[in-house]
Amino acid sequence: MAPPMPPNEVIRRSFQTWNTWLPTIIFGFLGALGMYNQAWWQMDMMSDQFKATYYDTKDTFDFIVVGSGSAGAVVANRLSQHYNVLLLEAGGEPNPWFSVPAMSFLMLNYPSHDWMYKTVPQKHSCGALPDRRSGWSGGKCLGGTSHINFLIHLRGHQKDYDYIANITGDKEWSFDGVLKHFKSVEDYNGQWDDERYHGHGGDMRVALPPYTGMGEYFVRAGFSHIYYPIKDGRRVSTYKAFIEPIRSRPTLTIYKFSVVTKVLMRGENNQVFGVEYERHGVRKTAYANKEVILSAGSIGSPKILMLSGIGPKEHLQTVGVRPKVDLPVGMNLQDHISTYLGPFVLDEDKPVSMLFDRDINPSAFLAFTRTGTGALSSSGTSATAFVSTPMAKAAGEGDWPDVQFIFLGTAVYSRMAEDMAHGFHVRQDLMKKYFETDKGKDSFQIIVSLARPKAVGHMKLSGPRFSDDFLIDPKYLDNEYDVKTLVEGVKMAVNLVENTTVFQSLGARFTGAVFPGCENVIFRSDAYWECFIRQYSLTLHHIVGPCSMGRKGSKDAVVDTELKVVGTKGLRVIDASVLPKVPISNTNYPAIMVGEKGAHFVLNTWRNSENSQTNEIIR
Ligand SMILES: Cc1cc2nc3c(=O)[nH]c(=O)nc-3n(C[C@H](O)[C@H](O)[C@H](O)COP(=O)(O)OP(=O)(O)OC[C@H]3O[C@@H](n4cnc5c(N)ncnc54)[C@H](O)[C@@H]3O)c2cc1C
Repeated sequence: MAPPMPPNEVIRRSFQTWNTWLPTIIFGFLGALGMYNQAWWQMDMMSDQFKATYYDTKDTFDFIVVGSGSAGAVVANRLSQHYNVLLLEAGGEPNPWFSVPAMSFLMLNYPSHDWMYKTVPQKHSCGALPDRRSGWSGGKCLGGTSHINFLIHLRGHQKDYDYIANITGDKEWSFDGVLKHFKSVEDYNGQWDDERYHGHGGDMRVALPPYTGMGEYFVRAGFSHIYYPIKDGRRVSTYKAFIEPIRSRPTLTIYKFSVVTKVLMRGENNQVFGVEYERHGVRKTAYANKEVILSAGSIGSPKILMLSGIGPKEHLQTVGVRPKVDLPVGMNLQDHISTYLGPFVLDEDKPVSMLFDRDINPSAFLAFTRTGTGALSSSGTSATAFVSTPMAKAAGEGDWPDVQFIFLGTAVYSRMAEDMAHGFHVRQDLMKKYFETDKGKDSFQIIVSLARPKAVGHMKLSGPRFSDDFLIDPKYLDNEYDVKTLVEGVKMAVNLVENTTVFQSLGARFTGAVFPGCENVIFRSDAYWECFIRQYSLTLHHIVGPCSMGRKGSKDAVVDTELKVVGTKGLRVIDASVLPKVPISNTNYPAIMVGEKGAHFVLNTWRNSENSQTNEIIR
């Protein structure tokens, strides 16, 4: 019989194997995330119930802001510098796990903090998604979607805003007009530190994440690092930047778990004087002396408007809502549909990608908790590029990119299929099949996004109650132009990897696995890429347009260029839903800009109103 091992040897050996057993514990913990989130949310809700019953009795304010997301948090901050503001938010406190950038993707689709909308089945896309329905996440907490997104900080192209200025006939929305509001929220710390384009001293710190992983290779191939709203390796959501620092401001009142169901109007001119909302099952009313501002996002704001009788007249009548103002609410819906191209597999001796099983280890946890560095400080998105496909060039718009690449330096780890299925609402069986051959290999993916889609969808009510389904149809890939553009984008991405020295030095090659459902077309032919994007179609969650701004008198305008709802008084929409055209990039920073610019319009209105003090609305 072997002699017993001395205790110090037992300890030494167990530490030697920590990289095996600790990841198991970590992944076990991640598996329990649902339970953790539920418990966190229950505690927050119970304490808020008490507060709602015994403390929150005030019901009249100067302004009511509905929604504390990317735009709403900025609006509440700016208005409460001068006025009494009530901020109504449907969700609760922001879940602390989201401040760890690497957790973003794993935390999606839990009802405690995500609205978890689904589109209607898509005819020409989303083939690999259950029932062909795209899953639309949306933050439901203080900070809204800025608290759950992937932290990419971009604002789009100059032409995006010049185009909006052109269709709205208001130069305020040109690039020069919006630049000042992009800059005033920003505290930029980075390489492109040019005062003409970036702000300093704003509330939102923007920097390169401490961990950029494979980003270095993408940058050497000629592309750009992605900056994040981040501080000490932690997410800077709009809650962190704009609400937390002023939470005790006496002029700011926040009611959490308050779901606004309609705005209240009266009189010939549809004067808005308050909102109806539900808090912990109790129906309540709040009143605004000056204005109600909807910042409930691209799904919440149009839904509230329609339930209040502001929307397409015939549609509202069909679902049993009495129409009050006939406007094209819900109609100009746009989004970026994309595909996750890859995996691009690397040579075995090139362990440069981020493989969760190997790299999210105790050292990564230590680095993050001690210094805010390491792999946990990245959401996985590390570099980006905007390209013009031959389609844009043929249309004479080669100087306005029509495709965005987002480089994900994350490899196919052991639970990737399960996590993709959970986070992005993709069929788990298909994901498992597709990733099987490349599981555990160093690799990366490129998100190829249709930056200037032609598709225009719509949103409709299915009934007169807030709880009735909201029918969302983005019409992804319903037109050939979009399909051809995305196929060209995919081919450019593959070409880039396979013909660039830096990627070839890693041996990078497109996977040999065939995407399930595309077995009957020639691998890597145009027909294959078309099949790939129609199967593996994933939203980038960049929803804009259902409350589009437009020219005075335009039949397409829901709000004017000061974001006032047409045909009403005392009501504005200030969030991403007012953008009549999706910018080519990600939409968090544009939504924040809309918040800053919208607040500026509101303040100007009341500053310029000579009788602002005596002008209060009598109920
Ligand atoms: C998974 C995901 C990843 C993304 N990644 C990126 C990224 O990396 N970079 C980027 O730039 N963009 C990204 N986006 C998009 C970007 O975050 C959004 O476009 C932006 O946050 C929208 O801002 P908003 O103010 O219009 O709406 P939101 O931020 O969604 O705010 C709306 C707020 O209103 C509240 N609300 C809604 N309805 C009601 C109601 N009836 N009553 C009371 N409150 C209500 C919501 O709970 C929420 O807090 C991502 C989005 C998602 C979902």
